[in-house]
Amino acid sequence: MHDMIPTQPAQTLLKVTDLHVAYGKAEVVHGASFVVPAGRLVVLLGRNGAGKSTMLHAISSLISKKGGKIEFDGQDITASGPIEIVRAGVVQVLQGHRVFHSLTVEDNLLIGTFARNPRGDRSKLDRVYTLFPELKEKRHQAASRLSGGQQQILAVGQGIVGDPRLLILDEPSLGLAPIIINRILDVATELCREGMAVLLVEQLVEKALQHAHHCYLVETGRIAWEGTPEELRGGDMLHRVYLGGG
Ligand SMILES: Nc1ncnc2c1ncn2[C@@H]1O[C@H](COP(=O)(O)OP(=O)(O)OP(=O)(O)O)[C@@H](O)[C@H]1O
Repeated sequence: MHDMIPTQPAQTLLKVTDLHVAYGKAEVVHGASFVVPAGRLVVLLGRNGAGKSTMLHAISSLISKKGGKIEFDGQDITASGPIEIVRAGVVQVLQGHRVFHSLTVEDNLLIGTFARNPRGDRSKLDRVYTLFPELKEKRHQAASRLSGGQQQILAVGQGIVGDPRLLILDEPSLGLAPIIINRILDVATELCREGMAVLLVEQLVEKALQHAHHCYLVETGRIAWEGTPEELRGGDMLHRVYLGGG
């Protein structure tokens, strides 16, 4: 829950301006603009196929952009490649991300540290073990022995050990019991208190609203509305999140 909203205006960490993305000739993101400040959890809401994952992939440079500008901490990263973007501090946990089943939990986490540090960095593992004690308990077990929910937590842990300044989570609850999203979003909230920014796409709207500081409603590749969770609940926009369209 966002009882710790800082009173000072937060510094903008990620700034997306007039983003256009196409698959072949089909443009699916038509000029989206949004910001993610440091220390805040920002959620993109909208029906399936609205373009949310595409926007996330464009930020991480996993797909090419047709137009627009992406700035991170004041630097123009529009033309940067995926590795440069990770090194700048933007780490994305992909939708339905699968961990390496035959490796131990600890080795899966170590892999997550290589993105920013080619030698790996074990020191980040303790932080994840503190946040997710269930991973510490099972650190020497093969990841295949974890439940589906624990594997998703491990995938998020792989993102956190990369020491991001902006952590991007694409539907972390996908296919899992709702309790898992509570664990993950509670941790995301704690990381925000420490200054990390989180950009979340999540279909469990209520869960997302309980943790978000700010929301953007995505409709057919455009930002149709933005505001706080309170404004979203208080107005007539919430049904559009569930039902889509006006
Ligand atoms: N690889 C692809 N090739 C072609 N079209 C795609 C591809 N990936 C997504 N699309 C299309 O782009 C549009 C936006 O999809 P996207 O996955 O970004 O939406 P979303 O809001 O994240 O939905 P979901 O919650 O289902 O992931 C949809 O019409 C989708 O069919």
